[in-house]
Formats: sequence, structure tokens, C-alpha cells
Amino acid sequence: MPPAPEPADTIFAPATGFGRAAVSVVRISGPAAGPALDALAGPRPAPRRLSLRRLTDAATGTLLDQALVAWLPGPATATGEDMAELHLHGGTAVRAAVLRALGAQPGCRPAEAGAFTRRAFLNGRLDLTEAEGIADLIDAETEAQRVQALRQLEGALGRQVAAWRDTAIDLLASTEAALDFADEGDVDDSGLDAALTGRAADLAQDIRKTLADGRRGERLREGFCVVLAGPPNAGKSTLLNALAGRDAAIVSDIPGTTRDAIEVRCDLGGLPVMLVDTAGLRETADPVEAEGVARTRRRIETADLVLRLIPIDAPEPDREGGPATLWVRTKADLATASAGQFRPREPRNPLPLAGRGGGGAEGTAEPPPSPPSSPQGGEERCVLPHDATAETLLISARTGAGLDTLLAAIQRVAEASLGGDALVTRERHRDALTRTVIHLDRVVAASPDYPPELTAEDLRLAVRSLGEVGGHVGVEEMLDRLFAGFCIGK
Ligand SMILES: Nc1nc2c(ncn2[C@@H]2O[C@H](COP(=O)(O)OP(=O)(O)OP(=O)(O)O)[C@@H](O)[C@H]2O)c(=O)[nH]1
Ligand SMILES: [K+]
Ligand SMILES: [Mg+2]
Repeated sequence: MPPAPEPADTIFAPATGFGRAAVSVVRISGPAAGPALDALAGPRPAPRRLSLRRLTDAATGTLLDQALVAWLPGPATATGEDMAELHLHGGTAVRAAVLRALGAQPGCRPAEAGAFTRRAFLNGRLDLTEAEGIADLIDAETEAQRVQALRQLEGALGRQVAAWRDTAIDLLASTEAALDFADEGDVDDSGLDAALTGRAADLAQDIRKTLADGRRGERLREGFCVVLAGPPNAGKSTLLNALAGRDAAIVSDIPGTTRDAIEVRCDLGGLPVMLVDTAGLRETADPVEAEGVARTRRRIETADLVLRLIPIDAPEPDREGGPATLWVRTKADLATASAGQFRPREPRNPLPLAGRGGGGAEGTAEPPPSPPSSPQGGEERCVLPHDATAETLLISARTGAGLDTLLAAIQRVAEASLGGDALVTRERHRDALTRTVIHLDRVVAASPDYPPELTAEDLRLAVRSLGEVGGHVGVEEMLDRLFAGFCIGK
């Protein structure tokens, strides 16, 4: 199963973050892990037990630290190799001294990024999808991302693809049998029979269903992109700041303030959402602002959701088609006193942003708006009288009115787009599975006089592309299956 032999050298690296901490863990993996542990912390402790040891530099005899150490003989370890762990006091100098002493041990070298997981994969402890699950779990910033990564680490995708691959190998074995033993009379030589074609069709259909997921898994890894767009001075930057809970973007009463797109990542009910403030849309002779407007248009095209912001006192714009859009009337506080056209409504369930952060602050030219609080003035939302079909949200970033409703609306759209358990989480999976379906479709569509050699080749390619997902390649298993499964007796 592993595509390459086990590396012979021994690697070490801090497993915990850099900087000060209570404890810092250093991991060692490879054939010299035991001897290196003996040299620094001897005598070697009993396997899989934490033991307190004085660590000394073997070359100079200098005391390095007091540490809990573990000896983890392979192959039942994370990497499949002999491993050791040193639980050091979490100081920068302690860690540096221990890493230096380890580097002086024969056969030991610092690990490159991902080297431990790579060895786990090479030694058959993980398939590629599980290794990807580990990477995603470490990168997960929100609850939904964590759940998806853990599902993949636990083998949800790997198991499903392995089952599909088993079926494809069976189909290939049957076809190969028909080819190899056609002249011996004990195996049907008329190419693929209807049952086999049916199974290929079912397999293709199964994979197709999994692929028809609206890219939810990939989107969840990337984050749901919400673009704030509208005319200059619509209050886009003010809204971004209010939602982010900090002054991420410059606000001023000068139209054309924002030029570059400003991104703020946030966690909306466990979903990763990226809010993007943009330059106000208008015709302009200023080349810098024009470039900003061009960037806004590109952002709108790739957005998962566009918030179209229009000040409450501006005329109704044309609602041209395009990406999913929420229409938002801003500066509701300006209208409450005068206009009587908006009926007050009861506030809906508040839905706070769970954890805001990220992105670089740009300062502000105006005092920040008061943070969103319980809506004031009682005006949550309205249906504008001159457009009976399209719902428009009404907000005031200044008072916070309507922001909870707006967030709930964004979350609903994000959930519809990202929610549910997707198996496919990377383009790599999608590409391999799409190619599998193409090969299977050719098998299914083959006419009775289509050469069985070509059908076998399509099945071989289907097995191969399925194998790519888990990091297995080759069809050796198919040969085993052929002889075991058909009891040819030769
Ligand atoms: N009364 C009131 N004023 C607001 C509100 N939101 C924004 N403003 C004001 O409207 C002006 C423009 O706000 P910005 O947030 O800079 O508008 P923008 O859409 O980002 O503008 P550009 O970046 O120039 O396209 C500022 O003076 C804000 O203080 C609001 O809810 N109520
Ligand atoms: K402005
Ligand atoms: Mg702005």
C-alpha cells in the first residue's frame, strides 16, 4: 500500500507552538529515536510511560532541562516508526538548547514541514485523505470546519472511496478474466454482460451523487465570501466595522473613501465567513478610485453572497440579476423621525457573531459607531412599498438596529450553501472522482462489439483515479482478487 519505502533517517521537531508556554513538546521519529533518547535522558524508560528525567547534552555534559520523556517503540506509533517525546519546560532557550543537542546526535536532523504525517502515510498508518484531515483539523477556525476535518480524519471519505475502488476492482477482475481465459471455455467471453454494465452504471451514479454537492466541502474549507457593495457613502465600511466589532476600515463622509477591498474573517454560528468591504460603485475620472471600482466588480462576480447597500434616502436602483444578493437599506436612523412608511416590528432572536478577529486595522477618520446592541427604534426590517416582491432589510450601523436580523439572514444563506455533510473537501478529490465517472460512463456506454481490452483499460483507469484519492496507485490488488475470487485453480 505505501508507495515508497520507509526513510532511514531520524527527524525531530517541536510539536507545540513557538514562544513561551508551560510545556513544549519535542517529538523524535526514526531508527535513532531510542539511542538519542538514551544519550540525552538515559536510562531509557519503560515503553509508553511518561518518566521524569534530567536531560543533559551528551557532548558537553551540560544540564539542559528536567523533562517528562516517553519512549514509543514502533510500529504502533503515529508515524509507524520508533518515536520519543520530550515534554520540556516551555521556554525558548530550553527548547533551542535541546534541539541543538538532538541535532548533534548521529542520524538525527530537524524535520521539514509535515514530515511526521508524511511518514505516517508512507508507513501505511494513514491514507492521503486522513492526512489531509489532520491538516484541515489543525487549520480549522470554526466549529463546522472542525467537524468536517475530523470526519475526514476518521476516514469518512477514505472508506467511501475504498468501497468504490473495491467495486471497480471487482469489475476489472471480471473483465480481465473474460479476456485472459476466453479461449478456455470456462469463462464467458462475450465481453461485459448486462449485470456488470449495470454495476458500473450504479457505481458511476453513486459517485455522481456525491459530486453533486454544490462544492459544500471545499467552500467550508475556504470560507463563505460576503461582499459589501453599493454606491459611495452607502455605509459599507461603517457596517463592516460594526459587524467586525472593530475599526477595520476607514470611514468618512467623503464619497470614494474605500479603494482596496478590506477582508474581515468571522465565525457566524460555527460557519467561517469572510466579509469584504469594497470601493463604492460609481463612474469616476480618478484612476485610483476607478481601479478600486474594477476590483469591486471582480469581487462581486466571485462572491458567495452580495450585500447591496443603499442609503434609506436614495432612490430604488435597478435590481439586475447576478450572484445571490441581499438588499439592505442603510442609515435607518435618518428615516425614523421623518418617514412614516416603515412599520415597526418586534426584534427577532438576536444572533451574535461568535468571535470576531483577523485582518489588519486601517484606522478611522470618524469616531466608530456605537457597537451593535439591542435594536433601537423598533425598526428591524421592512418591505419597501415600491417593490412588493423583493425583501429588503433595513439597518442602521450607527444604532445597531437591524444588524441581528441581517446576520441571521447571512447565516441562513451560508448554512444553505455550506451546511450538510460533504465528503469531497478538495479539488483534488473532485478531479479524481470526475475522471472516474468519465471512465465508468464509457464502460456503460460501450456497444457489444466494443473491444473488451478497451473496456478493461477504462476500468483500470477508474481504479487508478479512485486510488489517487487515498494515495494508493497501481492495480496489484486486482490481480490477487482475480485469482482468489474466481477459483480458476491454475
Ligand atoms: N446616520 C448614519 N450615518 C451613517 C450610517 N452608516 C454610515 N454613516 C455615515 O455615512 C458616511 C459614509 O460612511 P462609509 O462607511 O464611509 O460609507 P462607504 O459606503 O464605505 O463609502 P465609500 O467607501 O466612500 O464607498 C459616514 O459619514 C458615516 O458616518 C448610519 O447607519 N447612520
Ligand atoms: K465614505
Ligand atoms: Mg468605505
